Amino acid sequence: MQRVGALSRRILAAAPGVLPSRRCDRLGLPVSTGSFRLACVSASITAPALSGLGLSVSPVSRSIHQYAAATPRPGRLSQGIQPLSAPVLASSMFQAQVGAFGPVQSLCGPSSVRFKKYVVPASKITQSELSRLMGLAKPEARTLAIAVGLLVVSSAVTMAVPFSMGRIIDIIFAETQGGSHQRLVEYTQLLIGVFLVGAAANYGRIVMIQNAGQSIVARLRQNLFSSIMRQDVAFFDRNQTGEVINRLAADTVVVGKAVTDNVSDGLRSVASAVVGIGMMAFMSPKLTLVVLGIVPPVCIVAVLYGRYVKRLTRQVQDSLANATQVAEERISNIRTVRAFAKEPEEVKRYDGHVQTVYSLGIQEGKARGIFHGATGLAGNLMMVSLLWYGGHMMVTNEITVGTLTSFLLYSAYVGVAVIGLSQFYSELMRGLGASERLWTILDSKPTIPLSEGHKIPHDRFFGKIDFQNVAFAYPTRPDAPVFKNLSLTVPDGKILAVVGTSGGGKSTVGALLLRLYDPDSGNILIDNYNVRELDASWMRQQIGLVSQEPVLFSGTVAENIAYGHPSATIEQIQDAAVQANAHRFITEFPEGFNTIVGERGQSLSGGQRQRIAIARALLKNPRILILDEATSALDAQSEHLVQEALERLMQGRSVITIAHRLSTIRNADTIAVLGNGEVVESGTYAELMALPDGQFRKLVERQTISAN
Ligand SMILES: Nc1ncnc2c1ncn2[C@@H]1O[C@H](COP(=O)(O)OP(=O)(O)OP(=O)(O)O)[C@@H](O)[C@H]1O
Repeated sequence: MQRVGALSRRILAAAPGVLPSRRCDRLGLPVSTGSFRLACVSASITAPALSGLGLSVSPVSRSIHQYAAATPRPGRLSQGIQPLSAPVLASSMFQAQVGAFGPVQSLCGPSSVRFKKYVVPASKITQSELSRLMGLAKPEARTLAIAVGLLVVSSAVTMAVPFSMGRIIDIIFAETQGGSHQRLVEYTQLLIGVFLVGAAANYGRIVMIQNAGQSIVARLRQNLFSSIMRQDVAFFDRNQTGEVINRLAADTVVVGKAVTDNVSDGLRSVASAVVGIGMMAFMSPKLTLVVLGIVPPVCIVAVLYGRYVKRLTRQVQDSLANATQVAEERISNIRTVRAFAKEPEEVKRYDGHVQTVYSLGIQEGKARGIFHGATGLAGNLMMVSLLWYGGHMMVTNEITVGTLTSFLLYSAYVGVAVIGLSQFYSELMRGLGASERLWTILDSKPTIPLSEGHKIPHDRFFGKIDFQNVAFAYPTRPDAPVFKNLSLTVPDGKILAVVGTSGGGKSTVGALLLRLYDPDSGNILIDNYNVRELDASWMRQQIGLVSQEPVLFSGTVAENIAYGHPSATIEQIQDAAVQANAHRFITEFPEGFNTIVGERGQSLSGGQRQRIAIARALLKNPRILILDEATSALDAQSEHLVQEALERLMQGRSVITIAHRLSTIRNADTIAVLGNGEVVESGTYAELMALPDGQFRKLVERQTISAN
């Protein structure tokens, strides 16, 4: 269904330059381009309708403060939100960006979203953005200062060339009139010496700039990856992996170049233009005026071209991110693609994204063609004008042939410098476009800090768990509460089994306990401490997780077992493997514990992966254990081995086990049945089975019937 409310139309129309023309035509809106952010509260517009327009919507948060913290430019946002009442905005804040220019995020909002006027233009460059971008070069100030010094030397040599050529021509001309040959020899030798100095300076400049650039890119990547690693899990729900990887791989390079190579080339161009025009004015003010008649229009074209390139870069980066996302997901899941025989469709899907990048490349090519064609023509017209007017001045003896030659060369140098300046501008815009994305991630402050708060001393830590009246909805689906009023207790050292229908929130219990998300209301306590008060990293170290599809990382079996305890000895690793019923199959591999498990452990069977995950959890020796349907995907033999290992693992720990196979939870101390966002029944297996109309009993009966 596509429904665009009248007010929404006005919002879109009110944001000047919002949509690409094709989409504007479909809505009957003014045609222009640009980008915007909006957060609206009244007229209704459906998410599919936005999607149809090429807009992507993601709920950023349910409070202004969270939203303002999440935005890369809080100042700009807070100016914009002042006219609206806080409670109204707090109820539905959304960041929307036009697909063509903003980051294309997956459409993950509720199907119908309430909107009212709220528009913040987002495409102007501010002083702070520029200084922040340039600030990246600060730690390299020394290297860059040396590079600038060398640049001055090499530019001085370059700019001496036209003048020297003019002088040599005049010396040759004088020699033809009977002058000395010796002067020509001396002058030429001097020039060769100067050129050698220039070449050495150029070499040094390039090496220094390259060093500084690489340092900046490396630092940026480290900071960015560290920031990505610290983000809330909700961040990864909102942002696609391919998009984030693209920021890390491509945007960092664009930004690094913008503040090093580009600044160096820009300075060189400025120096050439200023010195060139100065020399021309010194040699002939009249001829200089001819040149100055051409340069300003070229500069205007260059600025327009630069702006266009900035917009195009953002589009290209977005499309590339989409293509990367598709490729990454398909390549890493090639087995599923193959099993469904979907290769041709996937190739077509990827082609679609590549086609968009291609079309943008073609657009850029056209713009570049026009730009270079126009500037080339301007340059040639300037030469012809100089020859015509300069020739006239030579005939009237106002200037010598050497001066005219120098002049022509200087004007060519100035032309090249002006084009260089335009490239500097467009590269700067490119860098600003890419840096915007990086700031978005770098400024995004996680709401759940990794390591702040209390650590319960080891001798007073027992692992009792309490969920008290917990209400929770995933941040990307704020209108679909998973829990409305969930209360659970796991006394220390006891086993709680959580059961319920599919999608009832069983795994979410584990996610909340691990504090991957915070509840919207209610409390989760460990040993009577609210988890919000505890150091999250410390707390997670006390919790072991064995999930339905255990994730292994590429590396050896031993490295994977030791993931939660990197300092473990090989004996400890082997012992954990023995207890996890994994030792036998591991030692049967020719490489034993040094066997490479392949990407995500794909060279192992499901049961083997499970047992390595159990060994990993055993080695971590956590006080609390979450078993998320750990045996559901296994055959009888594997299940037996895994179940045996799990029982060993559970001993003496507080356990929340989430089981599909209800027969596997007979030994649980308590079973909690989830339904409608709360616990609808709880008791032992026998107690629950004794309830004649009980939910649990029905679940067990249904499972028994389907098993038969
Ligand atoms: N990251 C997420 N973002 C948004 N919604 C989510 C997310 N993870 C789960 N959900 C939704 O939350 C609800 C509860 O999911 P959960 O995985 O906890 O259910 P479950 O009881 O474990 O289901 P199953 O037995 O099928 O594994 C489901 O409706 C699911 O679609």
